[in-house]
Amino acid sequence: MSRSFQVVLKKVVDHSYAIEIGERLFDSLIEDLQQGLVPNVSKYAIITDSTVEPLYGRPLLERLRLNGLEADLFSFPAGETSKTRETKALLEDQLLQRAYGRDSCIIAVGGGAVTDLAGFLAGTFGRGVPSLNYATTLLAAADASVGGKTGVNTPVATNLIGVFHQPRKVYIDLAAWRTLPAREFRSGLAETIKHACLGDAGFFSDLEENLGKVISDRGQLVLDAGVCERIALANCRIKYEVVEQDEHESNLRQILNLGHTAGRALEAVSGYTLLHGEAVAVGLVIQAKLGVKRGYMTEEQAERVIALLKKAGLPTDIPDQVSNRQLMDKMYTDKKVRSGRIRFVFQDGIGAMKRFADGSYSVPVEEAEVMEVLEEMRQL
Ligand SMILES: NC(=O)c1ccc[n+]([C@@H]2O[C@H](COP(=O)([O-])OP(=O)(O)OC[C@H]3O[C@@H](n4cnc5c(N)ncnc54)[C@H](O)[C@@H]3O)[C@@H](O)[C@H]2O)c1
Ligand SMILES: O=C(O)C(=O)C[C@@H](O)[C@H](O)[C@H](O)COP(=O)(O)O
Ligand SMILES: [Zn+2]
Repeated sequence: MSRSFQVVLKKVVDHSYAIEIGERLFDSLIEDLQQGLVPNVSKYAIITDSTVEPLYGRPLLERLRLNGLEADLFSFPAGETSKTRETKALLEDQLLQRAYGRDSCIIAVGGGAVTDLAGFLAGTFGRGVPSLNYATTLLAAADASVGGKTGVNTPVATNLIGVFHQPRKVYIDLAAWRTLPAREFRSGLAETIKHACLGDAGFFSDLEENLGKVISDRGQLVLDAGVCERIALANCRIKYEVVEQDEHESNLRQILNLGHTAGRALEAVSGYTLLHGEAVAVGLVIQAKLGVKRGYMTEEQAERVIALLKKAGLPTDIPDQVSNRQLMDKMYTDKKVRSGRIRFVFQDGIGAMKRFADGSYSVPVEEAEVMEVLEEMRQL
């Protein structure tokens, strides 16, 4: 005879948090901490990378200490290839050696690689400690710092191991964009164009008209303050409105993966020689071309997407050194794969996403159909 019991867990946890957009937000962050934004914390661990460390990490550390807050800085080599379980383990050991425990708060200072890695660490350290994101790249401001997806890459593919762990607040420092290499800024523009494609036709037109005010035709950063602020605001709004409705990506949140079925496959197959946004740009093109064939977009709409990506100085072709077969095979590591079938999310024209008859925002696509588009792109 067996007996069974019900474990009732009705706790509703409010994960709401603020996003602050402005220039040089250290004062604001320190004021937040002093006013108890994150309660019951005795030590702050800044996690950053080797490039961001001297620019923003150390200056923040000094400011925290000057204000009587106990803090240390932990850094790892900059770049996507550091976003691994090994780096996470090294950082965890360093934190443990410095007696960081459950009364710690992690402050991620940097781009998306830092917020992904530090957020994952925060989500598992001591079974979960609070974290803050201080975004220093456009890509982190536009996308990675918001929404609580955290994780690391593995030799098989990107972001395969991670947790959902929402930050307690996100700080978007627009002044930090001024020290960004132009290529990194362009990478952030890819996620920006993605957001416009999936959620806001007006923002898409704004970008078509005003992109030249943030980046010149010759690829130099212009960074008009008004346009930068609009870009940050629009990105965050489009992203959080989706995350608010489907935090754990049971359906709607899949739309934020626009361009990523092929994009993240390409990023891995390129051996990370393509930046995340560069790979997503090519993924957006593949999605648009498939969408035209399926009747979800007109040729003209797809051309507008491709033209905007080009205007941003982003790649729109599959690199020669990557074969269609390699790219196709890697797409099977996508988290949207179900019953061994690759799924895509598609634009419904510009500024909206296709929802399918079964209510899902993603749909299975046969290999032959994807291959046809990949082959056509090689011939252009
Ligand atoms: N979690 C999510 O929702 C999400 C969304 C999109 C992308 N991502 C992830 O984000 C990562 C890409 O983000 P990223 O492009 O910000 O990468 P990144 O963190 O590697 O930053 C890019 C480069 O810029 C440098 N850098 C950062 N800020 C700087 C500054 N202000 N001045 C000068 N240099 C600076 C960094 O040291 C790094 O070399 C990828 O790992 C991707 O998978 C996550
Ligand atoms: O926040 C989301 O949801 C996204 O899909 C945003 C993407 O831009 C981001 O690259 C994300 O990390 C991709 O997630 P993955 O689960 O496809 O690896
Ligand atoms: Zn992305």
